[in-house]
Amino acid sequence: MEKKNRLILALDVTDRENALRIANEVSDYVDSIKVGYPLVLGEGLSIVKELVEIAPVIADFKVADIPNTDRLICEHVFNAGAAGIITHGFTGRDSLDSCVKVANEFGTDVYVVTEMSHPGGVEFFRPVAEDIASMAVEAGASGVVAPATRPERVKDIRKIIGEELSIISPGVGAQGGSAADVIRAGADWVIVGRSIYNSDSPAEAAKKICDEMNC
Ligand SMILES: O=C1C[C@H](C(=O)O)N([C@@H]2O[C@H](COP(=O)(O)O)[C@@H](O)[C@H]2O)C(=O)N1
Repeated sequence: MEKKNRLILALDVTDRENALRIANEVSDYVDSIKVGYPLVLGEGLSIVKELVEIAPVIADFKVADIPNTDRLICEHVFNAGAAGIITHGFTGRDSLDSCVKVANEFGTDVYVVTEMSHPGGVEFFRPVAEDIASMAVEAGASGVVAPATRPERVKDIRKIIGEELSIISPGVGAQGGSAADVIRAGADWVIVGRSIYNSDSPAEAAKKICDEMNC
């Protein structure tokens, strides 16, 4: 993913019309659009093809199954035109390898969740986040997901992965995280949803976040 604005829009609206309107409004300010179950369960994977015309798409399906099932999911997602996919890491190395193998065939990216940004993200992820980050490096993933709500954890994860992998960081705005703080802590991109798509002016909201990061 080309690093220009360092902003990824989390497009968690549930209808195609709203999704395309917002994506077009913010297209000058985002490097990528992240779509997940809220939009795709409602509109189907075809929405990915439409959004790819506006910006590269990351499919956030938190893939977390056995290797064969993960392979099938990744093949669907990359055939639909996504440039990246978000997977969990707690399912182990063989499942992650399965995702990375498909991504390498398509020339696309795999981002691995290390520790989630919401309060419950520390209950079970905290003790294993560093091990998952190390596994992401060993497996040849493109990057990891680390919490903007805990910039100190982004620093910890950056120490593990070095400069080899990217860090994409959700939790800015609605969850209380600061875009400037987490970029300073070592994240490459911030992932922002509600603060942008719930705004009266998504473009102004996206620009404001970019300005905070001195894009
Ligand atoms: O730890 C994680 C993993 C996950 C992700 O990015 O993989 N996300 C996603 O990032 C976005 C934040 O949205 P908003 O809070 O700006 O509206 C949503 O799409 C979440 O599903 C997190 O929020 N935290």
